[in-house]
Amino acid sequence: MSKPVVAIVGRPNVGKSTIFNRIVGERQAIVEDVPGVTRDRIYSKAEWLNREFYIIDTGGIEIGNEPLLEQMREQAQIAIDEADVIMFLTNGRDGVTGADEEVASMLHRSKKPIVLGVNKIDNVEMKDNIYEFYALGTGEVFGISGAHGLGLGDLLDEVVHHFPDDEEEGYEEDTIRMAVIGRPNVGKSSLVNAVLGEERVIVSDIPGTTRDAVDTVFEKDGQEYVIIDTAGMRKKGKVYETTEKYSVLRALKAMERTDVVLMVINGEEGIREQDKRIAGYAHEAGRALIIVVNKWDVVEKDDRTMAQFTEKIRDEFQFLSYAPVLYLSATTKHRLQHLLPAVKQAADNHNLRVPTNVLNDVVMDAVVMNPTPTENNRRLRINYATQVAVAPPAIVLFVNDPELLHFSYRRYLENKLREAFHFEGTPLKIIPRQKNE
Ligand SMILES: Nc1nc2c(ncn2[C@@H]2O[C@H](COP(=O)(O)OP(=O)(O)OP(=O)(O)O)[C@@H](O)[C@H]2O)c(=O)[nH]1
Ligand SMILES: Nc1nc2c(ncn2[C@@H]2O[C@H](COP(=O)(O)OP(=O)(O)OP(=O)(O)O)[C@@H](O)[C@H]2O)c(=O)[nH]1
Repeated sequence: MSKPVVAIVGRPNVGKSTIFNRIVGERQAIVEDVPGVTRDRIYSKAEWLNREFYIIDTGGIEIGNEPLLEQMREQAQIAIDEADVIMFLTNGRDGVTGADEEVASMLHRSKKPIVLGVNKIDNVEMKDNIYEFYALGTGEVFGISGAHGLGLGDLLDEVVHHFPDDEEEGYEEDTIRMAVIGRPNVGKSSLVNAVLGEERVIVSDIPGTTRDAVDTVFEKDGQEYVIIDTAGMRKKGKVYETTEKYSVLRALKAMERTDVVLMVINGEEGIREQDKRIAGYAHEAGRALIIVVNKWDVVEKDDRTMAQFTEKIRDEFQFLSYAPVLYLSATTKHRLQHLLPAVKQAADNHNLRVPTNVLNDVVMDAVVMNPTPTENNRRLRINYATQVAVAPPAIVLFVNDPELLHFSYRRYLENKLREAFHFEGTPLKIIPRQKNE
């Protein structure tokens, strides 16, 4: 199920990033700190009234060296193309400006729901400043203060009110959904075409799926798959299309709806900064993941090249140590036959449920081999382990004090679990919980 997208737009300096940070602030603080994950401050998950959504600060999307007004237009256009709800911000101290009117008229043409926040209404005396903004024709106007955190609740209530109803996806329960992501030109479309060229395509364009995704359903060895081409979702010819930050949203939305993410790297060019950013998001999405090194046909290689490349990948993407790496060529189709079996395996592992008694045996053996850590003379005690979820598998450890489970011991336990069970390709969550005596 895809999460709704909220885009913040408005002219420079009205307080977009302040509001963005307020909305994601608390959440950001509780996100587990994974070493090596690069964070991009303009996109985030957020939550209000138990509804999760994505929020984008379009002000953070730099578009070449264009003049400010043109940048603003492009940012508004991104909001129009991508968002389910647009949060339009203005500055209550400046009154309505020509630039506000310009943005408003663009937004109106889109017919997307718009929620107008008049920012910098820091105290009750300033309340009256909001009325002139009714002239922008967006309906109710919300006076807010990003600096003081005032009025945001009402604004967000209204935003959530406009969210589309959850859409059902028209796929069978056991259909494996995969998304192909990666930076421009790595060969995503070529890979999708190569896979589809070999297999029987059942239908394309399933009704009821998210409007801007290109989904194709096909069958292989009795298994039904859906492949989502994020490159195919590109709207050609738009300036912002070339900006890196923009393409991230496409990947985020696609990953939300999949079981297995195929992260494509260009073997000819090697690993770039943008690959790492995309990988960070892929990890956070909690999906099964396969790293596909494409264009292997044009790489000059000897018998060590592949091992060296893999070493580089392991080094650069330490947090993706669970992801298998496949080398192939979408053009020559060399090694392509390994892809779907790997996808199937990763999907199975993503949904793996291990029996509680076996799980506890493995954990207790691990503790015997490498005793739990101590801190201030207190030792971590693990009483019991149980798997509470699949996709990805999540294991709760009932312990005397969750604080005592340090990163290195957690990693040790994860390695032991991975040795014992088939978790290749899937992230694994280990959640310490205080045991109620
Ligand atoms: N008084 C007051 N100042 C605010 C408020 N919100 C933001 N500001 C200030 O307004 C300035 C601009 O805030 P930003 O959040 O950077 O604005 P922005 O819209 O993201 O700006 P760009 O990045 O240029 O697009 C900063 O100096 C903020 O401290 C508010 O509610 N009240
Ligand atoms: N030699 C070689 N070239 C490839 C391979 N896969 C793709 N290419 C070429 O790489 C270029 C980019 O391929 P695309 O499939 O369009 O890449 P993409 O990732 O979908 O690109 P965007 O649409 O920009 O995101 C094309 O010229 C392809 O022919 C491969 O395995 N080997």
